[in-house]
Amino acid sequence: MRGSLVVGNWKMNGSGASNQALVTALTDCQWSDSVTVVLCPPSVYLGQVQSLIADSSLVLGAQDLSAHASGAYTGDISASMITELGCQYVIVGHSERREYQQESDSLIAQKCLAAINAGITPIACVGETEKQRNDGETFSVIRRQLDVLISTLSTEQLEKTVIAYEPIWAIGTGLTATPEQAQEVHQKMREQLAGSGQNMTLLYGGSVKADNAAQLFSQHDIDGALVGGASLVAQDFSAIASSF
Ligand SMILES: O=C[C@H](O)COP(=O)(O)O
Repeated sequence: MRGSLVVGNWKMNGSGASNQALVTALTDCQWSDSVTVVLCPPSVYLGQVQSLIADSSLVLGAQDLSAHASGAYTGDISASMITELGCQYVIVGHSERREYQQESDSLIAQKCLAAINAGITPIACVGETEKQRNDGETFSVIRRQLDVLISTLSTEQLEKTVIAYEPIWAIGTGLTATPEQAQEVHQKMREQLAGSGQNMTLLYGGSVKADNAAQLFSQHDIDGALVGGASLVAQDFSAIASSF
């Protein structure tokens, strides 16, 4: 279902003490009831963060999951395991995993299925490199990445999926896509998702900060953000969540 969503991807950051300070500060912050705010800590801290957010409106998410249900997959974490820890969302196909773990579009689609079958909402990431954008390939890259999801998931499953458009050149660089550039891609994605697109939540990610969030969120097809660096600072993340 389409709705306002702000997701903090802590990536490989945090410690017991810093998590406690960050989450405690966030539980004191306020934003509109219509916005869902999700924290995605590293998996070893999911239990800790689950306890810290227990009496708040904050929601828990994981940064990845296995496409397999169980078995001999050393280091993997299954959908049922993260469900047991209270996760309602899971990020899949982040460009860092596509690059460093060579994750393919088809593996990412399988991970989406594993999440959906466990009742977890997958946040599937797509996005182009700087070279692909400069070569005019942005829309063909996104189209190819989305096509695999569209052909693997049923309409009902697709509508349970969140898509995050993250131009790789904007991640952690301080270079944000302009609201117009981001809107253009979101509009094309919604068109490609056809009937399902109108019911789906589409996020933008890539150097989202307190001072650019409102402009991004004012775009017709942008429903929220997948936030990296700024999600590690309570005041900044809260300001982003309050930007609707
Ligand atoms: O998952 C989050 C994105 O990679 C964006 O990261 P960033 O906000 O640090 O650019």
